[in-house]
Amino acid sequence: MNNIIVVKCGGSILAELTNEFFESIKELQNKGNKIVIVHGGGPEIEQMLTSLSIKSEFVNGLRKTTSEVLDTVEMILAGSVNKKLVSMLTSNKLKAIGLSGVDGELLKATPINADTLGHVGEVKEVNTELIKNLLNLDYIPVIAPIGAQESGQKLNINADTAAASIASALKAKHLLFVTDVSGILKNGNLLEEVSEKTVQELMLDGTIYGGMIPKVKAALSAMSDGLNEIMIVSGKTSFVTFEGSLAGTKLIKELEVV
Ligand SMILES: Nc1ncnc2c1ncn2[C@@H]1O[C@H](COP(=O)(O)OP(=O)(O)O)[C@@H](O)[C@H]1O
Ligand SMILES: CC(=O)N[C@@H](CCC(=O)OP(=O)(O)O)C(=O)O
Repeated sequence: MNNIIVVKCGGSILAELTNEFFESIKELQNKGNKIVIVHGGGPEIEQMLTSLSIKSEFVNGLRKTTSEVLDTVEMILAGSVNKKLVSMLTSNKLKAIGLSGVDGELLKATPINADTLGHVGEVKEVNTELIKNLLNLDYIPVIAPIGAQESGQKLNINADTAAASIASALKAKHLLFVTDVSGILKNGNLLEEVSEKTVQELMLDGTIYGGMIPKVKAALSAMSDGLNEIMIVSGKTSFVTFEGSLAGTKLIKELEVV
């Protein structure tokens, strides 16, 4: 299957996804592509932790996850956010089925560093067969980024890195990060193409900061796994243009110097 597009929907945009977003997904399907959605939910997790008076902190852009935090993360991602997104897709006439990485051993993971991060994982294996079977039934799998260790211990996985791992395992044609901005901005202007070297420079000089950092790092890691169509696009507007190309920031390999 070489027509898979993995779409990561950030927590920043989930409540604001527009008709244009769903129309763009339909347009990609009409062109013969199969869609897999991986979602985040950072802001909703934050809200619930606050209302439950559970403290959590970020270490290198990742949420330090105690057992108590993990229960809340799973409740929000696999329970609330996943079902809301499936319901939105369904009411937009898109066939969708919600799963977390725990279902069908979809995402086997290991802890990144149990001492500093607690139950935070990275994906070691993706059940691509299950995803492809769902795609063959014309479902959009909608995946919440919770993984499980061999022992059964669940792990919280950053949604950008989960999407990159899933796209790499599926050898996806495109990996799209749908967020609340039109792409990578510099002084308010959209950068239509950025190379790995430029991304590193933009992180160093502070142009790329906060939530954009895990996104570009995940994008670069997918690029080094061999994916070559990776974009950051907005969920507020149509990301498929009239000409059929995608609007946003495209990450490209270094231009070869001859
Ligand atoms: N150079 C940049 N261009 C655009 N957005 C940036 C940049 N650097 C940091 N950001 C921030 O990254 C945010 C997107 O990341 P985040 O909020 O984590 O989104 P998501 O929930 O979609 O993963 C933007 O809203 C913006 O505040
Ligand atoms: C380990 C880790 O940080 N996990 C994230 C998972 C959700 C996520 O990544 O959501 P966004 O895409 O909305 O940021 C968290 O707990 O917030």
